[in-house]
Formats: sequence, C-alpha cells, structure tokens
Amino acid sequence: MDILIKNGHLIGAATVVDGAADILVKDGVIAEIGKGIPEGTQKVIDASGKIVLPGLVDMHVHLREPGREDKETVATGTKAAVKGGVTSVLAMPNTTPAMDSPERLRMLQEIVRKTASSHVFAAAAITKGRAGTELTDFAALKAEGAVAVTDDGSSVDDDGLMEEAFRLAKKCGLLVICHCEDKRLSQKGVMSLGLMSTELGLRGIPKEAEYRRVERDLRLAAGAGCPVHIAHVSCRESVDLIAAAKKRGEPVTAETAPHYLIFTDEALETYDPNFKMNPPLRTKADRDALRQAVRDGVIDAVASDHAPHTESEKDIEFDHAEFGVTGLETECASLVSEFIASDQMTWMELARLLSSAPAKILGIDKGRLEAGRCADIVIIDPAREWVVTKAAFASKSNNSSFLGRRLKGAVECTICAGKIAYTSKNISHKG
Ligand SMILES: NC(=O)N[C@@H](CC(=O)O)C(=O)O
Ligand SMILES: [Zn+2]
Ligand SMILES: [Zn+2]
Repeated sequence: MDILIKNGHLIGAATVVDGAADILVKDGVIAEIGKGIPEGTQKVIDASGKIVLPGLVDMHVHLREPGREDKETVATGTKAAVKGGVTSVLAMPNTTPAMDSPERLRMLQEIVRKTASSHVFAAAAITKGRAGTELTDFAALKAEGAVAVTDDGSSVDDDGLMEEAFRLAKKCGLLVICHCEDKRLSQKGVMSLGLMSTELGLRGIPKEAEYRRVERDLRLAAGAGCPVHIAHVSCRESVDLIAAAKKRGEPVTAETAPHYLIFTDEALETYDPNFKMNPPLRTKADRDALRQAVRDGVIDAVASDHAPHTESEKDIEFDHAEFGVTGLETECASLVSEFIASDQMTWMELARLLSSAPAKILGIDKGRLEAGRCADIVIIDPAREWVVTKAAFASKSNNSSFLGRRLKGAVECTICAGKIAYTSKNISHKG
C-alpha cells in the first residue's frame, strides 16, 4: 500500500524543504519528498501541525528473547518500539542463552522475521556465555549479521582478554560497546554512593566503578585503534574521560539514557524500584554534566537501555529488585517534554540524538529522510500531552521511571519499511 504523508514539518530530510512538505511512500521506500505531491489512490495521512522525523534508532534495547519471554519478547518489545517512534533497535545479547554463536544469532533472526514490528539489529556477546573468560568467534558473528559486540550487563574484567577483543574487533570491523563497571567496586551496591545513599541507608555504588572502567576501555581501544562505544554514561568523570579521548582523535562514541538526563538519586527518596538501574542515577552535578555533554557532542546519542522486568522482580523491596527500567515508549516524549518544550533542544538535535547519530555509530543505513531509502518515518504531535500508565504499554513489562507522569509530545504514527506499524487515534488517515 502506498502512503502519502501530507503537510508535515520535516526534520532530518536530505533535501532542504522550508515549511510543510509531503512524503510519498511506495513499495516500502520513500519515493518522493516535496511540496504539493498530488493525491492519488494512496492512503493519505494528514500531518499538518505535526513533526515528521526519520524513524528513531535505539541502539540499546533488551528484548529478552530467547529465555526470558516473561519479561519481553521480540514481538512485544518491537511493538513497544514502534509505539515510541522507534523503527530500528539494537538487541542486546544478554539473553538466555546469550547471543554468543552464529547459530544463536540465526535463531534470533528467525524469531525477528516471524514476529518483529520494527527492524532488529543484533549485538553479539564478546565472551562465551558472557562469562568473561573466552572470546566468541567475532568473524563468524559478523558474517551472521552482528553489528557490534558487547557483554552488556557486565564488563570483561580480564585486561588481557579485553585487549585481545579490541584487536579482533578492529580486524573484523566490529564496533565494541562497553558496559563499564568494575564489580569489585560496585559490589552489592543498589544506588549511587553519596549523601542520598547514606540518608536512605542503602548500599552505594561509587562512581569509580564506572569511570575507572571507562578509562581502561578507552586506553585498550586506543591501543588497538578500534572504535569503541561507551554505553549508558551516568557521571561527570566518564564524560571528562570521553571528551579527552575525543580530543586526542580516538574513535570513541558514547550514549546516555533519558533517565540520566532527567532524574537524579533524589528520585530514590521513596524507595521506588522503578528508579533502580545500572549504572545508578547520580547527583544533579552529574546530570548537568551529561546535559552539557549532549549539547557539546561529547555524548553522541541517546538510547533507552530498555530493560524490562516482571512485576515480581521489580515491585518488591528496593534492595532485592532487579536493575533496569523500560524506556522505548517514553524516550522520545520524555526528551520533548524535558528539553524541546523548554527550548533547550531543537527537533534537529533530537533527530540527531535519537536517529542519525546512533545509525552512524552502528554503520546502518538509517536516520535520514531521503528519496530512495527504506521508508522508516515517525509522525509526532509536538503539543499533545499524555499520561504514562501501565495499561497503555505495549511492552510486556511496566517498570518505567515515568509511570504517572504527564508527557508532552505524542507519537501519532510510525511507518516501518513502508508499512504503518503503529498509529494513534489522534491522526487522520484517508483511503
Ligand atoms: N541497565 C540495567 O539496569 N539492566 C540491564 C543490563 C545493563 O544494561 O547493563 C538489564 O539487562 O536488565
Ligand atoms: Zn549495561
Ligand atoms: Zn543494557
């Protein structure tokens, strides 16, 4: 079915168009971008007053399948994605079993082919079983379609093994994504170490657990000349290390998540496990440093680190709750509410952080509205407000930091590979 999106305010289009313009989608591809494209037999979507962006690319998503289908599946996770305007996700390999062999990647791709509503790119594990002792076969994983390697959920402790991983990744042309955590320092901590953890009587995780590992991984990556991407940056010291590495011209990129840009450890006052994640929420000074790093380009991308957990793992005493929060359905709206609505961010910047930058980091052909490209498009009402409720989630899990919050900026329609993957009731379709 062909689709004509009429009169939207286009952001991130290859051809510069002033004011409202149209996009014609044909056979899954963007056929034409311009003004006054005549209506024919296509389905027509009225996007007047709406923002039209390239489909969002979320480079840090836990889909949980195979193994933990009680938390999320490829089907539900990608439904959540398109509901949040995300048309491409990078699936993290900490599934059960871990994505550590070509056979397992093939199995995932088969599930994706049968059940996914969005594009799914795969990250494979650095070590077998993510156990940190034996490297996986990078060349074979790359040949099977993996776009990155990471042991996300943990860090490879062995310096020598990690050095070898960077050397091999460089040789194979694979991006290494680093979850930076020294478990000897984070130990049994449940929130950031500081005034708040003392006040609340909770075990703290020192920032050193993160930034010392950032320092090591940057050093080893530079030694191998291998591109490295630092996942979920949460503190100022990590920002400073990444800034310095970039200044030296090293191939370094970094992401943070909306929760680190919006909340601080003060959110833990109520002992709400929906603010418990790894790395933990830090202080206002860290949050402000992250905001500045996003503005300066030291942090390249924003990703959700969508980490679904069941109610029985999350809706329990803080100490025992799992680490992680969902984010696919709120990431765009949370940034719109927090930054665009207050003129601290432009739509162009949002499109870069949530779409073109992650696409570029992953080396995938996404993140731009251009004739001839796969039609991945999201239509957003910048003014519509909505309240985050459990009932409305497409995700199987409800562990969102934004529950009960009113957000501004609503995804009205998501087109993935030329098909309408999600639409709200608030946008008019004809034909
Ligand atoms: N971020 C989290 O708190 N949890 C993630 C793991 C991870 O991203 O390190 C998970 O898989 O649940
Ligand atoms: Zn992680
Ligand atoms: Zn993660």
